[in-house]
Amino acid sequence: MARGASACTAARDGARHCFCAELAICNCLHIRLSKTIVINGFRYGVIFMLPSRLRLAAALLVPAAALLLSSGYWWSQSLAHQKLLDTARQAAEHRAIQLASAVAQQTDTLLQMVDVTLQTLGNEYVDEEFSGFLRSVSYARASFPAVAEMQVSINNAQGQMVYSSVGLNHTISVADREYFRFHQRTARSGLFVGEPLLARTTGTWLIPISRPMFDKRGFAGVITIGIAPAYLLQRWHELQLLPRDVVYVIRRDGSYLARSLSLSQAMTEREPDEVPHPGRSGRRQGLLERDSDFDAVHRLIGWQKLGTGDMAAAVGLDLDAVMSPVESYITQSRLRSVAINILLLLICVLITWLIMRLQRHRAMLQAIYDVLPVGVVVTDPQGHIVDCNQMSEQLLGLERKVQLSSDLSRFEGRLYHADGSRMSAAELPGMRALLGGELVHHEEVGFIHPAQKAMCWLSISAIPCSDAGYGVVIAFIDITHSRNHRQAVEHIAFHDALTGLPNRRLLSDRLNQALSRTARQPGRLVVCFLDLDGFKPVNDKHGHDAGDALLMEIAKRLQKVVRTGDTVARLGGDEFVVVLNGLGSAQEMDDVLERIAAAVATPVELGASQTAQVTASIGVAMHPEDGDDADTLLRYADQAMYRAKQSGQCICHFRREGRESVVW
Ligand SMILES: Nc1nc2c(ncn2[C@@H]2O[C@H](COP(=O)(O)OP(=O)(O)OP(=O)(O)O)[C@@H](O)[C@H]2O)c(=O)[nH]1
Repeated sequence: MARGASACTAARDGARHCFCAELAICNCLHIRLSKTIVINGFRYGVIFMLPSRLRLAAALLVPAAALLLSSGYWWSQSLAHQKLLDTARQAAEHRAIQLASAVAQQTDTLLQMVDVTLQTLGNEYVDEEFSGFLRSVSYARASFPAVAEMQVSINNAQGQMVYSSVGLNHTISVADREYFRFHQRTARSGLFVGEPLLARTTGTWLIPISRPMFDKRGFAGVITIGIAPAYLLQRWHELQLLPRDVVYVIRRDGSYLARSLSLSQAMTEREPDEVPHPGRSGRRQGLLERDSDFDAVHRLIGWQKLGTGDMAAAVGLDLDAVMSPVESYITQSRLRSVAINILLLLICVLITWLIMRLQRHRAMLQAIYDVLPVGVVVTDPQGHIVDCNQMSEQLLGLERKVQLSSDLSRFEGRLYHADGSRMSAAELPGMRALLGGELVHHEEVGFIHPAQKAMCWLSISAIPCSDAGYGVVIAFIDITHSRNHRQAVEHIAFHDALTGLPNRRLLSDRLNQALSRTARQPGRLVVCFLDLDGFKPVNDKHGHDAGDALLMEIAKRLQKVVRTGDTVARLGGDEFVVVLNGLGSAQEMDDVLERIAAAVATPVELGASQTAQVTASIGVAMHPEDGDDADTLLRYADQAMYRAKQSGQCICHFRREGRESVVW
C-alpha cells in the first residue's frame, strides 16, 4: 500500500493520479495474496475448493476422528485394565495355593515328628524302665520351643491319667475326650489329631495328638502329646502375610486346630457343615472365595489337604488388599485418560474452529480474488501457471484450464513496451520477478488480446513469493482506456486544437531537442516566424469558419514543404513557426523559404467557388549566429518578421548590429 501511495505521490498530473490510485489497489492485493499464501500454508488446499457443506463435513472429520481414536483408546484401556485385574487375581490364587501347600507340608512334618515321638515314648513306657522313659520325655520336650507348651500324658485303658509331664493327677480321667474314645473304639488305630481342648492339668488350649498303646491283653491306654496352637502360629510368621490375611488348619468336621487371626473365637467355634470350607471338600486342593464369619473380610482362600486327609491347611488372602494396588493404578490411569481425552477434545475443538475460520477467511479472500477487477496469476518456481482468477481469464483472453496448462513464455510475440517496441517474454515483469527476484510495480505492457485481436494495455505488478513455495504472483489491470485518455489529454496539452500542429509548449520542446542535436549534426538550425498578411479580411468577408479552413489548409501545406524532421507549429491566430534542421547552405535555406512563401500565397478554395489568398511575412533567425536557446531564437525571428511586415518584404533575416552576412 505504501509503495502504491508513494507511486501516486510521484505522479504529477491529474490523469496519472487517478491511474495510480487504481494501481494502488492492485498493489494492495499483491500483499494480501502473498500473506494468504503464507498464512494458510495450503498449496491448492483441496479442502478450500470444496462446496461449503462439504467443507463443514471436512472440518467435522477432525472431531469425528478424535472421537473414534478416543473410543478405541478407551476400549484398549479397559481391555488392558481387565487383563491387569485378571493377572492380579491369578497371581493371588496361585500364591494362596502355594502358601496353603507350604503350610500343609509344614504341618505334616510337625505331625510326623510328633508321631515318631509318640511311638518312641509309648514303646519305652511299656517296654523299658520308667527312668529311661522320663529321660526320653525330657529330651522330647526340650526339642520343642517354650511356646509349644509341649506336654506328654499317658492314660490307661479306662482313661485314668497314669502319667503327665506337667504333674500327675490320678483323679483326672479323659474317658470322655474325643481322642480317647476314638482309640478305645477303633481297634489298632494310629495317629489321631483331636479337636483342641482346654487341658485339665494346665487350663490352656492344646491340640491333643495321640496314639493308642497295646500290651498282651490288647488296648492298654493312650499316649498323648499336647501342643499349643500358638506354636503353629509362630511357624506361620515367616509367610510374610498382610495384616488381614489369615492362615489356619481345619479338620473335616469344621473345627480349627489353629487360626492366625481370631484364635480364641476359632477354638470355640466350628464351621457348620452347610458352609463350604476346606475341611469338607473331597478334593486334595482347591480355592474358595467368601466373607469370613469372624471378621467379615472378603478373602480368597487357597487350601491343601494334609497327608492324613482329614485335615486341611488354608491361607486366606485379603482380596481387597491384593487388588487395591491394581485398582488404584487403574483409577489413576483412567483419570489420566480422562485428562488426555479432555485435552484432545479441546485441541480438536480448537483445530476445528481454526479450520472453519480459515475456511471463512479463504472463502472471503476467494470472493475478493474473483470479484476484483484485477487479473491475478500465480506461478510455480518454474514459471508454470498454477492459479489464476476470473478476471485474468477476461484480460488475457485465456480460459482457466488453458492458463493452468501454460507457462509465462506462452505470451511471447504478443507483448509490447510502453513506447510501442516489441517485448520478449523474458522481459515480462512476471518473468523478471521470477528469475531475478525483482519487485515490479505498475509497468505498462502492451498485449495483443487473442480473442479481440487488438492491442490492449495492461499495468502489471509482480512480486516473487518463493518463501511460500510459489514462483511469482502477478497482478494486472486493463489500462487501455486510461492510457488512451491520457494520450488524448497529452495531445490537447501539446497541440493546437484547430490545425493539430504542435503548440508553443511542444514547439519549445522540439526546438530545444533540435538545438541539442546541432552539435552532432552538420548544417544550421533555422527558425522561421510566419504571420499571415490579409487574414483578417478573409474572416471578415467569408466568415470565421472560412478563416479556420484557410488556417488548416495552410498548416497542411507548410507540413508538406518541409522535411520530416522539421517542425511546423502554430502559436495562435495567424502566426506559425517552422523549425528547419540541418540546412547546409544559404541557397538551400532560400529555397525552403520560397517554398514556404509560395505555399502560403497559393489561393485557398473555400467552397462554393470562393477562394481566398493570403501571404506571409517571414522572419528568420539562425543558430548559432543569432542565439543558442529557443527563446532567443524565437524572439529574434519574431523581430525579423515584424521588420518584414513593416518593410513590406516577404522574408526578412534577423541582422544583429555589426554582422553583415552569414558565412555558410
Ligand atoms: N478564423 C480564425 N480567425 C482567427 C483565429 N485566430 C485569430 N483569428 C483572427 O485572425 C485575425 C488576425 O488579425 P491580423 O493579424 O490583424 O490579420 P491581418 O489581416 O493578417 O493583419 P496583419 O497580420 O497585421 O497583416 C484576427 O481578426 C483574429 O480574430 C482563428 O483561429 N480562426
